Amino acid sequence: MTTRRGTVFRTLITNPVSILALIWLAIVIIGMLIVIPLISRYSPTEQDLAATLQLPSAAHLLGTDSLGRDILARLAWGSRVTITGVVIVAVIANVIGATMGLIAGHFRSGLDATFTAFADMLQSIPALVVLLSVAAVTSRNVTVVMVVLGVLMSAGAYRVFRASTLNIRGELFITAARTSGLREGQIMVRHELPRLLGQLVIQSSIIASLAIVVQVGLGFLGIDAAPPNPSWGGMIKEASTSIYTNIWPLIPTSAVVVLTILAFSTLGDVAQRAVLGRRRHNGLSRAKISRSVAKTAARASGATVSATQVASTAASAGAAAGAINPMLVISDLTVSVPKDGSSVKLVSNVSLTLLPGEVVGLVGESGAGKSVTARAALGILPAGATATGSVVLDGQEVLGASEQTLQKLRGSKIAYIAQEPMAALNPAYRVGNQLIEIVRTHQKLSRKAARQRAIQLLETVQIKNTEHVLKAYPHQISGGMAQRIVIAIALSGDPDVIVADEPTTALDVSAQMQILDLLRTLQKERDLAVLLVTHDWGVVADLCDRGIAMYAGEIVEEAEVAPLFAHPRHPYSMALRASDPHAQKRGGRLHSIPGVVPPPGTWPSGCRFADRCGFATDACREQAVPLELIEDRHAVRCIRVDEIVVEIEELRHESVTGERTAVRAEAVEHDALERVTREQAAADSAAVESAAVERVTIERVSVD
Ligand SMILES: Nc1ncnc2c1ncn2[C@@H]1O[C@H](COP(=O)(O)OP(=O)(O)OP(=O)(O)O)[C@@H](O)[C@H]1O
Repeated sequence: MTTRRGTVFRTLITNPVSILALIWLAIVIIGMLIVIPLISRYSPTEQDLAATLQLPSAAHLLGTDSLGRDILARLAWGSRVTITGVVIVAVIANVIGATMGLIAGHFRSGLDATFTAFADMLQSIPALVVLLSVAAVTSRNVTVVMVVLGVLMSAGAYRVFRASTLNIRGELFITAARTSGLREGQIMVRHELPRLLGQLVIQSSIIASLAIVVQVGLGFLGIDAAPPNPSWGGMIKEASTSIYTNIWPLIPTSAVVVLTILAFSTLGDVAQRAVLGRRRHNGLSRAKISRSVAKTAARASGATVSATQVASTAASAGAAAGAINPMLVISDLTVSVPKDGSSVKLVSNVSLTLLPGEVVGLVGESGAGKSVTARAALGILPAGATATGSVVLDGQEVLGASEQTLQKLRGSKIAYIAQEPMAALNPAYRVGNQLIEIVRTHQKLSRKAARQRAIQLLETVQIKNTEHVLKAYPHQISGGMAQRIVIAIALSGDPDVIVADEPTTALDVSAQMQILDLLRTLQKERDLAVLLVTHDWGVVADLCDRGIAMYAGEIVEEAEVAPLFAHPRHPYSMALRASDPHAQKRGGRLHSIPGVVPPPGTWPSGCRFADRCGFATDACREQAVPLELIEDRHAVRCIRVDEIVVEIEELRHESVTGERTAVRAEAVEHDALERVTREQAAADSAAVESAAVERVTIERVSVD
């Protein structure tokens, strides 16, 4: 796949139909506009009344009109009016449309509503009436008429550019650029605008073809070049007056107009198909990613605490850590999105603390709310979402902070490692350019010094062939290499906190091991605090100090890794551990948790896990269950937490007793079998003995 910005242009110069269109436009622009006026023997206004309405000949290649003027010369000079008009309309419509569309699509909010209302207003104006009025007021000034047409057409362009920007804005590499600390302006100009170039080609082509239609129409009405100066519209009008006596002058003139309109619309069509094809491909890979995520995330999760419980958990954490100030404190975080006129919670009352140098793993099945929680730490909420509670990063409130504050924090205080490294890199730029740009955002360095720093960062993430990697485009490197680069970008601002959202999920097994090794090394070397989203208990055991299990938007258990692994206390954590493939005995059956996580908006009012829990009773379903500390730094959201331990013990006892009985029965059976065998052997040997005695007796009798 290629998603580089050259895709549309490459398609235009390789597709046979668009090649023909380009050749025709080259004939019009170079031949008619430049060459013919230079070499033509005729002036466009020169009349020869002795040679009117002539068919093509060596003297007049396209014949003559009713006043004996050379049609080719008039078409060539007339193209100036048309092409100039087309350029004016296309430039004005695209500049206004693209600028407003980019700003509205990027920032949305009030600007979006204002610009959209402006576009609605422009589109509701009857264009022809306005153009005729402007022509009348300006004494048929074609340039002014074309400027007005450009402004009117900018409304359509605005809608297209706005929609494209909204699309691009949702891509992961934009989130990655933002979390690396790039300013909004930089993101718009460097990452979003280049992705609009394909649309620019499409819009220019559509606008050009429409502009020619309008202009020829105006020329037909006499609103363009003043006679006897030629214009394509004016020529069609003149030719149509002699249509019954001689149709020829209309043929080359309309052919040129039709072919030029056709050429522009063909270019737009081919470019559109190139863009759609690319989008379909991107859509497919995104769908593939979601599928792989859904498949692999069918296990783990984390915990929500009420404000008081957080306080106690954090207090004990603080005490354990010698009253160290936490790097990140999320308190009572609730994130909601609007749906059907009401608000739906995606996560509710989540509280967690991350100390300097601490690694905390968020585990849970897909849809548990891990990513929403983790991204809130960077001040990133799903589109249209609102949040309550607080997210304090190194003493600074993140929720509701200005974009400027967030930019300062992102990259230099907190950085993000995305799940899908390929999507986190802009496919249109070389790796080196992306890394250098972010280095220069964080440090005021010359390009040369920034390049040196980029090389150092690549070496930090254990990339050897740095020069080669700097020159590569994202599609030219492997997934593991891309993830190393994403980690290098994350480290470029020297952050204290890293949020890593399933950093190994999209990688193959050997790359996963390498990236985990790298993360472990970097975390230790730099004493990074890491909030790690994962579905893999192996990763939690390997990297984390504490684990938090999440289910249906809330924390259900939080503990240090050793007790969480050895003795998970919430039935959900137990079920997750039991369904962890690493925990299976060789040849043993892989357990799975029946049912699915209830989606946001359908959470039960009592325990959210009750419907899937083998230990649930009616009491569990009665009211919301609080997250409570059951031991120092071990919190569980289950009202039956102690009873469950007893129940499990009894079950285990029953199973052990059952096993012992079975073993005893087996031994008795074995003894009985042995006895039978021994008796049988004795009987056999007695029979053999008596047969021998009998034989000897018979022999003696025979001898006697
Ligand atoms: N913008 C949004 N609008 C509506 N629902 C959303 C939005 N973003 C996320 N959700 C929903 O919020 C819930 C939590 O999503 P989140 O991405 O945090 O889950 P997760 O635990 O990280 O799972 P996964 O491993 O699949 O990413 C999911 O049910 C998801 O569908």
